Amino acid sequence: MFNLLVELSLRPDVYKELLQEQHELIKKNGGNNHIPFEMLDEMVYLDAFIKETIRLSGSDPFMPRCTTQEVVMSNGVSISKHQYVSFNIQAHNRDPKIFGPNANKFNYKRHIRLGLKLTDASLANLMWGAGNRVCLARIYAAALMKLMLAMIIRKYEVHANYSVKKNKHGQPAFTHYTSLSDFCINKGLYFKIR
Ligand code: HEM
Repeated sequence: MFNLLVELSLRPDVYKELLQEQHELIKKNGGNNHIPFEMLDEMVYLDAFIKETIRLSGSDPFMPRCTTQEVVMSNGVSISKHQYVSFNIQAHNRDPKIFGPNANKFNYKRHIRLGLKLTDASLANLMWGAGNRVCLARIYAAALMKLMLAMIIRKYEVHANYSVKKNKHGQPAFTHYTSLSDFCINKGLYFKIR
C-alpha cells in the first residue's frame, strides 16, 4: 500500500486521471460517494495503476521452491532433489521479451491495452504467484486495495516528502524513502483533504 501511495504522490498526471475516473463513477451513481463491490470492476484505470506499480516496485520478489526430484532444465543445467531454487519475479517483471522495449518505464495503460486485470494471474502479472500455488485470496486482496485507494483518491491529495536524488544519467533515483509519519510532515507521506 505504501508503494502505491508513493507512486501516486510522484505522478500528478496519473493522479488526475484516477481522480477523473472516480468523479465519473460518483456522477454515474447519482452523486453518491458510496462504493459498491460491483463498482470496483469499473475502476479500470485504478486497476491498471495498481498492477503497473506492483510490476515495477514489487510485491514478492522471489518464489522459493524445493525440488522433489532431479530436474534437468532446457539449458542442460541439472538440479538435484531437495535443493532450494527461486524464481526472480523482479527480473521477470522488467523483461523486454514480455513487456516490450519500454519494460522499465511506468506506463499503466499498457495493461488496459492488453485487456488484463489486476486479479488475473499470468506471466504478465506474477504478483499473485502462478500455477498450483496461486494466491487464493487475490479477488479479496485486489478489492481491498482498490477500495482503500479509491477512498483516498476521492478525499485526499497525497504528497511525498523525501528527496528525489538524480542518478548519473540525470534520471530520478528514488533512494531516499522515509517511513510513514503522522506527527511530522517533514517525513514520509502526508495527506491533504481536498
Ligand atoms: C496484496 C496482497 C497479496 C499478495 C500480493 C499475495 C501474493 C501471494 C503470492 C505471490 C502467493 C504465491 C506464493 C508462492 O507461490 O510461493 C500467494 C499465495 C497465497 N495467498 Fe496471497 N497475497 C495477498 C493477499 C492474501 C490474503 C489477504 C490472503 C488471505 C486472506 C492470502 C492467502 C494466500 C494463500 C492461502 C496462499 C497459498 C496458496 C497455496 O499455496 O495453495 N493472500 N499470495
